Amino acid sequence: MARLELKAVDKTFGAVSCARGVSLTVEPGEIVAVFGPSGSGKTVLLRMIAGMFEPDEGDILIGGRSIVDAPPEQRGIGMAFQNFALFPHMSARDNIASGLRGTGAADITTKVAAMSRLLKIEHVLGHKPRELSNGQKQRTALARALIGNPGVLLLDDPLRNVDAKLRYEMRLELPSLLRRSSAAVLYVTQDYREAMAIADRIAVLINGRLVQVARPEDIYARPASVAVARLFGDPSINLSEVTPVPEQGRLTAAVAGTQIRLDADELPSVTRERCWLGVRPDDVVVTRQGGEGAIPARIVAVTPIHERAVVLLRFADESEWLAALAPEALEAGADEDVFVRFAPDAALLFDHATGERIGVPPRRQAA
Ligand SMILES: Nc1ncnc2c1ncn2[C@@H]1O[C@H](COP(=O)(O)OP(=O)(O)OP(=O)(O)O)[C@@H](O)[C@H]1O
Repeated sequence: MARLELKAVDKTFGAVSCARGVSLTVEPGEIVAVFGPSGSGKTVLLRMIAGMFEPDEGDILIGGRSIVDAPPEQRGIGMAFQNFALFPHMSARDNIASGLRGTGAADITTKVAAMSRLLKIEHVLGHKPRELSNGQKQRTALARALIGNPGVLLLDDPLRNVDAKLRYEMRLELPSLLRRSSAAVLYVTQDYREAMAIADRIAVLINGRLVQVARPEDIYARPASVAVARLFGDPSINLSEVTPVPEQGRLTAAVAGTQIRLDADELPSVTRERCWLGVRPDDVVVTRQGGEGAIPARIVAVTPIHERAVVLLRFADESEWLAALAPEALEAGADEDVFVRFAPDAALLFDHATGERIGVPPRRQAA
């Protein structure tokens, strides 16, 4: 049982700053996903913890002890990477056993058998990596990482090279498997759905900086900034420029020419300042019913995506939004005139200059 702590870690390669003051704690038994765009520094962060790169500044501690001067093999870390990195000349059995050090032969056999049963690869233990499917390779690499019972487990996009069906299954299986190990797990992924399915908390890394660390549902409901909001959600969040004004104690704003109530009633500082209004496609209602708070729009196109109807809507000012609806909830088709609504507490407001989120809509406040 070991806590992993990163304290103000900096790393640059030439002109590229890959880690800027990164501080993060992962408790034993906790899974923290590191998620961010390509090139944001996720792999470099893992490699610093593993001992492949040294931080320029800051400290990395495992179980309260600094490990930056310790050789990689003495850090008590298990690793599995997207390219599996198995020894090609060794069987799956020997690859898994290579994760154990200083253990007697009988003990090795027992442990490899138990681990391969857990990961459902008992039947391929005698196979060389080239005889394994990508899913079996990935499970072998995971077994090798887990078998030494490491205090810290680093997983770098371990599901990237496996097919969609197995990826889906592993997303369901991995959390309980990883928790059983009691390791502090840092799990890098480029897929926000995977991060949300697997992690207890998500650390969002953009340009080497951790911009938000929170539980998956909190990040989705209360993204720290426009940049974070855009990373979570498919289709991506709708954004419109607005200038909120107070009206009878409530905040309202014109969205594509229609005055809409934004139920954010304690935001005096944002009134009469330009903001970004963000509404997720899942929160957009498309209806034939006009009236107060209904924005006239035309349906440009309807596409089925992931069992939902994704609707491209064009407002009178030519700006466009997307709505993602259950197909049976769609009352109209392409080229029809409709109205768009959203619940006031579905509105997220972001500072126009900094992109940071302003205020907390009441219903979505943290419990
Ligand atoms: N050994 C190195 N020498 C110089 N630059 C490097 C080195 N390793 C990584 N970089 C640079 O550091 C930045 C961060 O790379 P990193 O691989 O950590 O990104 P990432 O977030 O893991 O991306 P991806 O999701 O695509 O794997 C990139 O600009 C990369 O080119």
